[in-house]
Amino acid sequence: MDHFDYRGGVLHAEDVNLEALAAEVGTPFYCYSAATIERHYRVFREALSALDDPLVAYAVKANPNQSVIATLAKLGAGADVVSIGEVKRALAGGVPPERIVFSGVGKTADEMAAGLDDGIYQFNVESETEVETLSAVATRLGRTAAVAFRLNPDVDAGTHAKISTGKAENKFGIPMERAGAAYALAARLPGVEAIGVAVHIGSQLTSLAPLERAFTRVGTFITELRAAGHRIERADLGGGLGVPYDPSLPEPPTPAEYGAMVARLTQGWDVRLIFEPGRLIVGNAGILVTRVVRLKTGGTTCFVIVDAAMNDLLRPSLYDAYHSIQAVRPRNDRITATVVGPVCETGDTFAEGRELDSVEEGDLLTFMTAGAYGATMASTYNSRALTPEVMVSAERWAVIRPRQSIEALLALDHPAPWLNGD
Ligand SMILES: Cc1ncc(COP(=O)(O)O)c(C=O)c1O
Ligand SMILES: N[C@@H](CCCC[NH3+])C(=O)O
Repeated sequence: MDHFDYRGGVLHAEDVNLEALAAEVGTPFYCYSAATIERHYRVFREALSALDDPLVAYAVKANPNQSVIATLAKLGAGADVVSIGEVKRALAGGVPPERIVFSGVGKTADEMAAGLDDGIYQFNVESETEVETLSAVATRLGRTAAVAFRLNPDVDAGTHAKISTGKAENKFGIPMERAGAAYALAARLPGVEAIGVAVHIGSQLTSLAPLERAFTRVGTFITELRAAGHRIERADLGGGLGVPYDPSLPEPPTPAEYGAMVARLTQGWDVRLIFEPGRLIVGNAGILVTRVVRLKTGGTTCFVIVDAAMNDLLRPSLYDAYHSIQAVRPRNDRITATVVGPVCETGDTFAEGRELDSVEEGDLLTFMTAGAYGATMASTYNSRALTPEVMVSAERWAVIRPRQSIEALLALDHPAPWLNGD
């Protein structure tokens, strides 16, 4: 994996020895490689070099740490956001408002007002009722919102059902058959200008075919919209390109293959293209480092119990997702084991019957490809404090989110006054 390599028998993140890092920050912890994040952004941007001034709006939801956002903002990235919290994070990370795209099915009027006040570039609107609310909010504030309607092209992305977003039964976007009327509605409303189209059919796509189907529908629709007199200047093609998680599976298409497909399909569209990659940029740039608490053997299964759990990395429990598991200092043999966390749920299982480096109590293991949808989906279930995040750059490292203390976790509760006799 990029920038996570063995040197002298020990796994390093760039030039930082992960054994030494674990001794400093404790376990579990997330570790990101700045060089990998930068490389992924550059590779993606380079893959789009045939396009005229595309906007790469990093999907902040994948990893919203401000150091991650700032690393990308310095390279010119924009941000795709889905809440006012993400708008504020993007701004704090140095993304200028004219590079921020606001997506999401449930933006509240308050979020719209805040986004308008911040001067964000575009609202991706997902329903007729949403554009009516946006129109009312923008009119009240004396502003005009640039709108792209998110289309639901009814395409099967061929990904996990919980992360497919472009089928008719998914909550996202406006069905193609109602979309023309939505633009006509927007044209009658004050405070909004529907100047774009948007589509995002799902995440962790491992084939370009569903994207091609969706983009083709978008292209045809742009022609129809223009014939109906609408001025269409932008097309947001979303994110969704998958990354390799399981080495036994074929690799997903490369950014270069994706870029070539986009350039071919969008020829003649005459729009500014926007992209919202998340996982592709940060997925392989992060790992979760954990320590083996104990082994539990003697039954039918060999359990490796680690100090990370489903509250730290939810993907295996939620989507049966595969994360490769590597020892930080591999021993010379292999075992077959089920790797679990300490949380009181059977679903707190990272891998079942997996062949991995043999381990002993106290050894360090890493869950690879954990930079996307890892730390950000963490919770404090079982009163487990939030796991720290560390960023590495060459031989330097920094704790970019400290470990939450148990005191800070407890202080979030405010006891009801009557329990204290008040
Ligand atoms: C609207 C939107 N854009 C972008 C993304 C980022 O997707 P990915 O991380 O798969 O690139 C998502 C998540 O699926 C999304 O819902
Ligand atoms: N959280 C999901 C992806 C959802 C993408 C957001 N629309 C994952 O870990 O794979």
